[in-house]
Formats: sequence, structure tokens, C-alpha cells
Amino acid sequence: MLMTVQDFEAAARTRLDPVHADFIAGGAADEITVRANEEAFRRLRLLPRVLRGSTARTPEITLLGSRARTPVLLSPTAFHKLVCSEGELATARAAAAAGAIMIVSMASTVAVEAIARAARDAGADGDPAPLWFQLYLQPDLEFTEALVRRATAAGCAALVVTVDSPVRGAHERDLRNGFLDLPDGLRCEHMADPRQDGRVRPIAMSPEISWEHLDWLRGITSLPILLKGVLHPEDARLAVRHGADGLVLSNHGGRQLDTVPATIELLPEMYAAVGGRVPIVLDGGVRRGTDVVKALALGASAVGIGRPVMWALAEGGEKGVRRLLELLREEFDQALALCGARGVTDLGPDLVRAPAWGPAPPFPGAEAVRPDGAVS
Ligand SMILES: Cc1cc2nc3c(=O)[nH]c(=O)nc-3n(C[C@H](O)[C@H](O)[C@H](O)COP(=O)(O)O)c2cc1C
Ligand SMILES: CC(C)CC(=O)C(=O)O
Repeated sequence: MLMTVQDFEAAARTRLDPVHADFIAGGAADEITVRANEEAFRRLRLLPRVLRGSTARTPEITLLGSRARTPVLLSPTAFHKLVCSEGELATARAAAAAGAIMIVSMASTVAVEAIARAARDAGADGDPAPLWFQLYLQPDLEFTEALVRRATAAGCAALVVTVDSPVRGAHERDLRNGFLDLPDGLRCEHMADPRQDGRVRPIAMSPEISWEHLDWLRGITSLPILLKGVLHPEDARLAVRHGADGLVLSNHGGRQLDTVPATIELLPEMYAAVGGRVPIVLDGGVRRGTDVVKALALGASAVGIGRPVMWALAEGGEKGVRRLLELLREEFDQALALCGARGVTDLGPDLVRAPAWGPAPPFPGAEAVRPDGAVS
């Protein structure tokens, strides 16, 4: 039975080509950060309130003008057709049904126009949350601008600019497996260049991208811009100064620079750096409803999930992703209730305890008791 996010991974692995499973699960180099993301959530403890009459609970959020029925977003992930023949269409339908914001990857295997249509159709009698679009700024600004116009025309409500990839991370599993290219028949639809008869360009990960490019982007679009992959508090301040409307606190699921801290560990510092001026979405290692509560309590406005979506899509296509989102909604709701909270705004840092590094401090008063039990 699929009861947990972990169950989806196990089920997906029985269906997937192990090379593709490695592409999803893997990270950079020694995968220290991949593991750190999940471990850091496990180390944090929740300290619930009681007797608060939290019967009517709502998981709803409004983020940069986008209304959603859950604080769990679908982080951008590439190549959905690698694991499901319908690809991003299936993901978008499931997200629309759940009222979850889906961030469409620039490296999607279905074009944003078709994804948007699928989301609208699936959400017809519900209330689909809008799509956002993820972008790697290309040094060819004319091409980048055309893509921004496409995403905007398709109805995307925000742009998520990934800034942690001046070069690609060392995906050693992929290198060992010889997984260097998409299989025949699949392509990154957004990289087809109309100026070159639809020839598909490689996605440029470019070290030349700088704050000036962000200023340029700010000048050509009125959509909210979020920067994904800012980890240093000084960069968070710079981002705000350069007009970013939000941050996605992300280490790319441990797929770029290995040994960077877990995102949840950085959250308090990043929250303090932006001082509430812009919202922070956190991704990396979110696997349980309690993880969602911990992130929101420490200052995130929402969380994103990457690998769980790929596992669910591989396991059961649209239905799989629907079930995954439902599962996280149920777990989140239960965790809210058990914390004595009615919604996102009831969550604060007082509900989270981080274990002390090293020996625990003595209980108040305990210092007066000597090891032999005698009281001094
Ligand atoms: C298979 C895969 C593909 C990804 N593709 C993209 C992408 O195209 N653009 C991007 O900004 N991040 C990409 N990411 C990173 C995710 O957006 C996200 O930051 C990360 O997966 C979150 O960690 P989690 O997998 O532990 O939930 C990808 C991650 C995975 C696992
Ligand atoms: C196509 C890639 C750039 C997708 C990516 O960001 C990743 O695999 O982490």
C-alpha cells in the first residue's frame, strides 16, 4: 500500500530503468547534501501547543498573487516523459486537481502551452492554482526573452530563475551509467529555436550570468521573479535589492555544489536576512507533513518537492501524483491539528526545537545535584 512518500520511491524503482532511477535519486559528487536535506528535517523536533480549539483548519496560501489550496509546490523537475508517457501533462493535471502550484521546468518534455491547457482543463470545476515557469537565463538574451514571452502568454503567473548552476553539478551516477542525453524521441521542448528551424539547443549553464542579467529580466517582465538556489544570506539581501519578489531556498536537491548545508538548517538565517520583505519557498528533503510544518514554522511561506513527484509520476502517472499530493495534504493537516494550529499563520519558531550540538545543557536546577546524588 502507498502510505508514505518513501513507498512511492520503492514502487517507482520496481518500474523504472535503474539508470533513470539513478538520475532522479542522485546528486552531486558524494551526495552529502542529498542526505543532509532529509537528515536535517529528522533532527528537528516539534513542540506542540494544546487546547487551542483548532477544529477548522486550512492549508490554503496566497503567494505572490497565486492562490493555492496547499503550501506544497511542485518544484521544477526536468524530463517527466522519461518516467511517464504523458509527461508533464499528467503532472499538471494532478497539480491542478490538488490546487497546488506547479513550477514548470525549462527542461520539460512537453511545451508550456500544452501543460497550461492540461492544467486548465483538469481544474475546470475546481480551483487550479497557477503554473509558474522556471528559467535558466541563457546568455542569448533574445532567446531568453522569447521564452519569457511564451511562458507569460501561456498564463504562467511567476518566473523562477535558477541561479545555482553556473556550471552543471557533477552527477557521478549519470557519468558512470553513461546517461548523458535524453533517449531518442524526447526533447526539451522549450529549447527548440524558431530562428533555427526548430533546432533544439542545449541548455546553457553559464558562469557569465550575473546580477546585471537579473536587472535586465526585471526590465522586460512584470511577472513576479523568484530566485532559486540563493544560499548565502548576503546574496539574499542582494536579491531583494535587485528587485527579486521571492526566494526559493534550495540547494537543487543536492545536485549542484556538494557539501552545502541542508536548506532547513539555513532557513532561520535566510529569514532573518530578508526580514520578511519577500517570501521564501524552501525545497530539499521535504518528505512528511511534519517537514512542511517545520519549514513553515521557521519562516517559509511554502515548500517545494522534487523527487517525490518524479517517483509518484513513475509509479502511477497522473493518479500517482494526485495520491502523493493528497497524502501530503492529509499528513500536513494532521500535523497542524496535533500542533494545535489552524493554518499556516499559527505556525511559529516556538514550535520547533533544534537539538543542541554536543552535550545537552543541564536541566535548570540540576547543576545543584552532584553525580553522587548529593545536593550541594
Ligand atoms: C530529476 C530532477 C530534475 C530536476 N530538474 C530541475 C530543473 O530542471 N530546474 C531546476 O531549477 N531544478 C531542478 N531540479 C531541482 C528541484 O527543483 C528541487 O530543487 C529539488 O529536487 C528539491 O529537492 P527534493 O528532490 O529533495 O525534493 C531537479 C531535481 C531532480 C531530482
Ligand atoms: C536538465 C537539467 C539541467 C535538469 C536539472 O536541473 C537537474 O537534473 O538537476
